[in-house]
Amino acid sequence: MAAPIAVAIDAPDIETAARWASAVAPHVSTVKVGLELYLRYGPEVVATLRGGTKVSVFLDLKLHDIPATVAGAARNIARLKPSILTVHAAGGRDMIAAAVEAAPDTAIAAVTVLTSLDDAALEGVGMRGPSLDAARRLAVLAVEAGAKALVCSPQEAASLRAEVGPGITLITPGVRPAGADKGDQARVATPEQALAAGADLLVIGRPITRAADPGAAAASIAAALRRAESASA
Ligand SMILES: O=C(O)c1cc(=O)[nH]c(=O)n1[C@@H]1O[C@H](COP(=O)(O)O)[C@@H](O)[C@H]1O
Repeated sequence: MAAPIAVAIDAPDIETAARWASAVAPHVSTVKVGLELYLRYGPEVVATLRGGTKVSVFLDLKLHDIPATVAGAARNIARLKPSILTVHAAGGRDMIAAAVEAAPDTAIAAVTVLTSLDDAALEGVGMRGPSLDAARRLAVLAVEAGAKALVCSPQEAASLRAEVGPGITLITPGVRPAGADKGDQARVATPEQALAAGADLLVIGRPITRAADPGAAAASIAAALRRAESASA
């Protein structure tokens, strides 16, 4: 079975994106298209990555605007039938509810606190921390507004699970295999730790896509997750 990993296909062009997607597709459940590719290619990139593979396409556009604008955007995006669409939880209750209503067949995932922010950075943008408390507040608000999925750091997944219960999909970026470069991520954990914390879908980009062999890197993390799962069963 494909591992519960969404590979972040943050590629500079559609040819590279297609190459990465076909290399990882046998090993993972999902590929994630973000702003870098979508702003250049639009719907074409979704069709290209979906073509010929069984992976789900997750559109990470992190919508954040007034409710009417987000509703219009989500309605247009719903036509592409992504499995997941991200919005910023900080856009507020009415904005999240508008996205949920406009895209009923897509899981609206509310991004709580970006994994690139540490507590000092959070304070810098005027958000009351620490990050775990902020993530918890935003998670509760998003679920009350109808979001069926949340994006959070794997460091916060267990707490958020306790807060929102089993029915909500927890998606965790900020995943780094032991010894991998953190890059611009601040609140990270290993794939095994993310799984043990209750994450349903692990977002992993550069540790896979920037490896010499992205297919082998995806296969190796998928195998590590299977081992961790059977050890805990
Ligand atoms: O919504 C996201 O996917 C997201 C939220 C967040 O808090 N942090 C975060 O890194 N992401 C995305 O997850 C991916 C992480 O990529 P890597 O850091 O290369 O593994 C990127 O595509 C980010 O846009």
